[in-house]
Amino acid sequence: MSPHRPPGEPERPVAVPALPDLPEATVARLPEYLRALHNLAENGHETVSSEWLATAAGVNSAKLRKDLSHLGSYGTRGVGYDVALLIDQIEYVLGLTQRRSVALVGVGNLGHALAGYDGFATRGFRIAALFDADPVRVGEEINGLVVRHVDELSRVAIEESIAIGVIATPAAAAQRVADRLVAGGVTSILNFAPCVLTVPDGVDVRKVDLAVELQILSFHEHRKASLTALPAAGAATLTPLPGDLAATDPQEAIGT
Ligand SMILES: NC(=O)c1ccc[n+]([C@@H]2O[C@H](COP(=O)([O-])OP(=O)(O)OC[C@H]3O[C@@H](n4cnc5c(N)ncnc54)[C@H](O)[C@@H]3O)[C@@H](O)[C@H]2O)c1
Repeated sequence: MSPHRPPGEPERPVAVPALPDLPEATVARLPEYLRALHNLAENGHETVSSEWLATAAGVNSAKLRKDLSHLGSYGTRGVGYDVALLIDQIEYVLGLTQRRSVALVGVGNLGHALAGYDGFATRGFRIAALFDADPVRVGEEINGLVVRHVDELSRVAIEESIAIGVIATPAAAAQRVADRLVAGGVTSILNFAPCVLTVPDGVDVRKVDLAVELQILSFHEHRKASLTALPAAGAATLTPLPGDLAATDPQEAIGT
């Protein structure tokens, strides 16, 4: 999927011998490295130091070097990493060398925004089908795709070889939608609905909930305010937490 390989140039051999079993936190950082590397390539850079790449990706350089060592990529002393090669390696490990078809279910406020977003295509994902249960929405055209009735979901998922299902329905409908996706052979689901889904073994679910992110930031705000209010003597005077909640190590609590 790399747009930086000159047209006609054969794909360079990828230096990853077999798919490594990576720590989940490393997997979560690889897309950040990839984004930074694409920016570098677009600006004509052929090599990058671990320090520069780490800063661009927002991590520390020791962590970056450890992450990339899992891919068998160590860079060259005094030169750094080969940008194009590293893009190839990360795209290979993330499975981005093939374009994956996505079905989006629920085209309300959020679904509309997702369906209209062009950024997925440039990162290797094609929204192949849209579904909704509302007869008013069914038949509507968004970005060249006609919204189909959710009753067609399992059949179309098989026909279109849908790899990933995105759920943007109300929570009450999400489990039923997940069941339909699974019946259609979909084994990866991105769930925006605020609920927990039950799926068979072998089906991966990732949940996106901006309210949870805000609640976590709220905790940090609350925590910082409580620490600022402390006299220099420190933790002994912390306001007792409700119930039996023990005060945690402040460094651990603020994730530093
Ligand atoms: N994760 C987040 O950060 C985040 C942010 C915003 C909204 N949400 C959640 O995303 C979901 C959608 O939010 P919204 O504001 O777009 O809601 P919305 O009401 O505007 O849209 C929901 C859509 O789902 C459709 N729908 C309902 N039942 C269905 C079913 N069984 N099959 C297919 N389609 C069905 C509705 O017809 C509607 O078009 C909600 O669960 C909401 O809580 C999550």
